[in-house]
Formats: sequence, structure tokens, C-alpha cells
Amino acid sequence: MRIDVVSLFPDFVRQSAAIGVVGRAQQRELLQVETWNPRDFATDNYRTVDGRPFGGGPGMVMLIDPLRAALAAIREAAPEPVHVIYLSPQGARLTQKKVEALAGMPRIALICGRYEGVDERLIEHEVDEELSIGDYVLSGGELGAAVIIDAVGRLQEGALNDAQSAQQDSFSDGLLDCPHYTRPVHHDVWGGVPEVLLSGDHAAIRRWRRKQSLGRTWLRRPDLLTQRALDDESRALLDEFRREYTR
Ligand SMILES: CN1CCN(c2ccccc2CNc2ccc(C(N)=O)cn2)CC1
Repeated sequence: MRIDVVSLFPDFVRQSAAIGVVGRAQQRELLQVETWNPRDFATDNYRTVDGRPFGGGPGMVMLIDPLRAALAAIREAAPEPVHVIYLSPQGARLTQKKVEALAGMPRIALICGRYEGVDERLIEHEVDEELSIGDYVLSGGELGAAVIIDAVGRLQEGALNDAQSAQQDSFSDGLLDCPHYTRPVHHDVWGGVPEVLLSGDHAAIRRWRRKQSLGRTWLRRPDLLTQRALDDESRALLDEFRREYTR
């Protein structure tokens, strides 16, 4: 999968994508991240990328032409069609479901707004989808781009090793994760490690983890439970958790 990023701060995007699982996915050519700076496509001597807003008011707006020129260069750089995404607070909330859809695409382009955003006509004519990584204000779209690159990059076939993808499968089905523990087994101050995890009974451990995922989702994010049907076994486990919890 190829991801092209339009940003006035290409180094930030490139460096964040060079780390960890995503960096390795790039080395293995499972993922390709390219950055394009609109300033390199500005035609005036001052390499202008922003303009004063029509209608007045504070702040500046990103100019159409450098962005369009960057997008044209992106399209020209490889044959596959490009799905163009604009990161902004006005976008649809990013979810794992959306991440999975994006991860299956051959190419996406991420436009990172700065200043007060980009000229609306660029969004209308060149952007396929506007996405937000959450209901908060950032100084630019670059962190959103880094989030999408990580979430999508780690889903590329071969990016995660078996242990990581096993963890991924057990948890990614829309539930919160179960608690995790490691040595020292006994810490005097904080109490113990759940006995079942030390039992070596792998069926019981699997059951306990699933029950914890279901129970924690019910306690912390009940909204996630309404978005998915539970099979009979999960429903029974959750009922058991709820009975124990409300005792
Ligand atoms: C003071 N304004 C500066 C410009 N900005 C803006 C407006 C439009 C596009 C990009 C930006 C860059 N900021 C972003 C970007 C994304 C998110 C997100 N939630 O995904 C939050 N913020 C809005 C705020």
C-alpha cells in the first residue's frame, strides 16, 4: 500500500512513519509513505502557500494551487487511483472499521491542513473523504496523518508477527482489551496477579481474558457493545461478569 502525505512539515510525518512496526513495514516494502510539501509547488518567488481569507477575519487559509499541484504530482507518481483524505475537525470520526477499509486500498493521499484550513473549493473538487481523529483541536492535520499511517500500516499483511497479530485478532473485534500482567508475580504493595494466569490452564486463561474484555467494555464503553452482536458464549460470559460485579 502506498500513502502520499501533503504537509508543510514533511519531516514530522516521515520520521513518525519510520519507527517501529510501521517503519519495518516500509523496510519490507509492505507499505510506502511519501511526503510532498506544498511549498515546493508554490510558483511565486516567496513560495507562498497561504492567503488572506475572503470576508476578512483572523488567520490565513491554505491556497488551492500549491495543493492541487502537489495532488497532480501524487497522481502522476503511480498508476493506481488515489483516495484523497483531508484531516480536519469537521471530518467523520475515525474508527477501526474505517481503518480496515482504508487498509485495503492500493493508495491513499492525506492532506494536512495548517493555518485555518484549506480553501473549501479544494475540498469540494479534490477531496474524497474528510476524517477527524477525535473531537479536539490540533495545530495541524499531521498528527491525524500519523495516526492513520500507523493504524493502516500495522494492518498490512506481514507487518505484525504472529504474537502481535494473535493479540490483534483476539481484541480487535470491537471490544476493549483485557488486563495484562508480567513478572514479578508478587508485588507486596499492589496485591497479586489473577491466579488463573499462573495456572497454566490455557482454556481457563482464554475464558478469563474474553470475560475481562467483555466486562471492561460493558463498564467503560457500553456504546461499543451496542454496535456488535454477541454470540451466546460471550453473552453468558458477560452475564457472569455482571453478576459477580454487582454482588
Ligand atoms: C485553530 N484551528 C486551526 C486549524 N484547524 C484545522 C482546520 C481544518 C483542517 C485542519 C486543521 C488543523 N487542525 C486539526 C486537524 C485535524 C483535527 C482532528 N480532530 O482530526 C484537529 N485539528 C482547526 C483548528
